[in-house]
Amino acid sequence: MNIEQRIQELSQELDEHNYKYYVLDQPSISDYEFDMKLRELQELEEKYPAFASPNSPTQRVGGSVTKNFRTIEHKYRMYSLSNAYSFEEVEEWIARLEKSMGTNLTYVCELKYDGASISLKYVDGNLAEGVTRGDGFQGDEITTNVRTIRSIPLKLKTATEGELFVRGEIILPFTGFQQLNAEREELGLEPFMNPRNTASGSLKMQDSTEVAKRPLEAFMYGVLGDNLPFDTQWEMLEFARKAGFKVPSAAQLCKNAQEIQDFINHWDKARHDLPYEIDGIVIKVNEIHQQNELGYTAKSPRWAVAYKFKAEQVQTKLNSITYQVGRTGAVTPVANLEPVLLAGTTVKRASLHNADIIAQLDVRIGDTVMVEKGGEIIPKIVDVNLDLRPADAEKVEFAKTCPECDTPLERAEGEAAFYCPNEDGCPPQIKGRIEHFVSRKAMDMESVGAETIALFHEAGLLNDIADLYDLKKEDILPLDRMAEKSANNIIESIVKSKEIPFHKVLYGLGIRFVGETVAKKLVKALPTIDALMKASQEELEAIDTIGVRIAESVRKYFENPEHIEMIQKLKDYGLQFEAVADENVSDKLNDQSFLFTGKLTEFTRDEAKEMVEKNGGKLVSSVTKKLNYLVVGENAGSKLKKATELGTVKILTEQQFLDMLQE
Ligand SMILES: NC(=O)c1ccc[n+]([C@@H]2O[C@H](COP(=O)([O-])OP(=O)(O)OC[C@H]3O[C@@H](n4cnc5c(N)ncnc54)[C@H](O)[C@@H]3O)[C@@H](O)[C@H]2O)c1
Ligand SMILES: [Zn+2]
Repeated sequence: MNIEQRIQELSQELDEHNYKYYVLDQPSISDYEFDMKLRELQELEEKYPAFASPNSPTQRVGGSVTKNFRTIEHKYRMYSLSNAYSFEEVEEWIARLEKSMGTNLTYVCELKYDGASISLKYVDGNLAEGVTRGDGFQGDEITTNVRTIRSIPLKLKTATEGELFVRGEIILPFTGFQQLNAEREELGLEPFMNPRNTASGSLKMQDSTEVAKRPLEAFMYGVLGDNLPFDTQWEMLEFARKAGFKVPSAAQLCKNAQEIQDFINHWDKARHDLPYEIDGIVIKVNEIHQQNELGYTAKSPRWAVAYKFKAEQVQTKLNSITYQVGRTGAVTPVANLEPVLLAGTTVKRASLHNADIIAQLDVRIGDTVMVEKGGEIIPKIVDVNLDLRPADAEKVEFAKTCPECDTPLERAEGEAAFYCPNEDGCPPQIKGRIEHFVSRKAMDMESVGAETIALFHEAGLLNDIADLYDLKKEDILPLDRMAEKSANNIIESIVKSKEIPFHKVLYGLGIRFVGETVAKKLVKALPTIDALMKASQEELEAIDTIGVRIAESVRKYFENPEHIEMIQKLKDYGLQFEAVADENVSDKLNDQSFLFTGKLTEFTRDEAKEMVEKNGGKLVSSVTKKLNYLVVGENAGSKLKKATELGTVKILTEQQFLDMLQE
């Protein structure tokens, strides 16, 4: 292949990967591989400028606008960053700068948050627009989605006049990522790849109530506008903090290469203790007039560079594969590894996801495998070192029978996972279903935990959820570790659960694909269990957002006579199987918390309470970090002050609250 062809080939390949990464949020190669290809292209173009095209991926920011949102032109262009993969490259960058600017430069080192870039426009201190980076010249207008992110102030805390643009990164912390994936797995959906792609995908959802459920965070690092009251990057960060933005305190002012190197080395280790992912360190020239003097290349500022951390990979031996059975019967293969140190922790197990992945990797027992820790919590096997494959390496035959109950496994067409079909006899499935039933979002039986369930199950007292309501104090008291007080608490929380509304009971049944939201939608359309049991496939599919797959799953559940029998028992025990008249008029406020303060003029307190509850929100009585919205009437006092100080609470006028219900 000649040089020109190689340049074309690389450009095409990179364009394709940019599309998958930025538009679909589903990259198919690692960032490192991507960066290496980009670098190869860059080097070829430098050597053979005649073949370099102005449209090359080296010359442009990789994203683009989509058709789903209004396109907004950026007043100030949004750039990418040039990368350094070793400290030597950082030193070369410093040397180049010092050559043109002199040696007394100062730098700001910041964490490079791994999420999606955002530009926020404030007009006279009020949030007016949130726009994605897009292709750097124009982006998608996603203001309604941005408004759901609590760390983005709707109103700045410092008085500003005219337009102000604040730049930053929207990220999804690890806990939120795990929680979302746990929910997805319960619903039988493919888990998300990593926090970055999930954050970016979340911002581009059409339904902002869905976005509101994702615990996104915003970290800001740049402020642009006319006549701004600061001269350095360092002061800019402080300005953003005072204005009410989250600006992580890790940033540091550095005077020389040594201090920069210390900062990098520190965070290369300390990053593993952060609750969110960073993929590098950004080093910026501190003085803004010097930044302006240095200017930009086609793609990135000359005054900043991103030092990228090395992908965390290690080699180790695959000793065996075991299989875990979940609540839905899905069987997940887990790789047992020769223990190895990776990213500061000892790794003994890695995820292998499903049979297809095992086949794709052609991984064999005894192989030396590459294990990587990306954004995921559990490391994964990404490659096999064929050079080290022993002659007797054993091909992996995916389990044919359930490791817990020996039933032959089944796989539905088009699905990645194998299932154990022995729903009623397979212990992890039985226990898992009961755990789900008692969980907070379902029957909320605080005193009944996983250990208790296992204990009762082993004692033969608990084989399905209906058995819970038949538990007697005298049956459980003789069991190990069961004190009078805990037995009382257990019985009490079981009795209390009879008040839990129908949609939560329905969610608690654990019908496949019926999550919280689906359960609410079903109950809204079919407010009694009898109506739901009688509903045909067509009737179910006619309900808003209920598709073929969910409808089929609901039908199948109610076709099972054992389920009908169990529901009859639950009915007899007095559980709620009918929606209370006009309960949950909508779920617009979807579990967000509200507090009203000051003298209300548009509605009374009782009306306010009713509006919140009917729309799926909840009322709280004090201003804490858990509060989402404070609605202020006239002469609001200490609560407003406290909420403003916290900076995480959104402040609404009565009218804005009403508008929210209208939206
Ligand atoms: N795997 C793939 O297929 C694929 C495809 C395309 C891009 N990528 C990856 O995406 C990245 C390239 O994307 P990019 O152009 O957005 O570059 P980048 O993510 O490497 O750097 C630029 C971005 O960093 C962000 N950033 C985070 N913290 C910052 C801070 N403190 N100060 C300033 N900016 C900060 C900004 O939003 C900015 O837009 C590379 O890592 C590349 O590997 C991967
Ligand atoms: Zn089983």
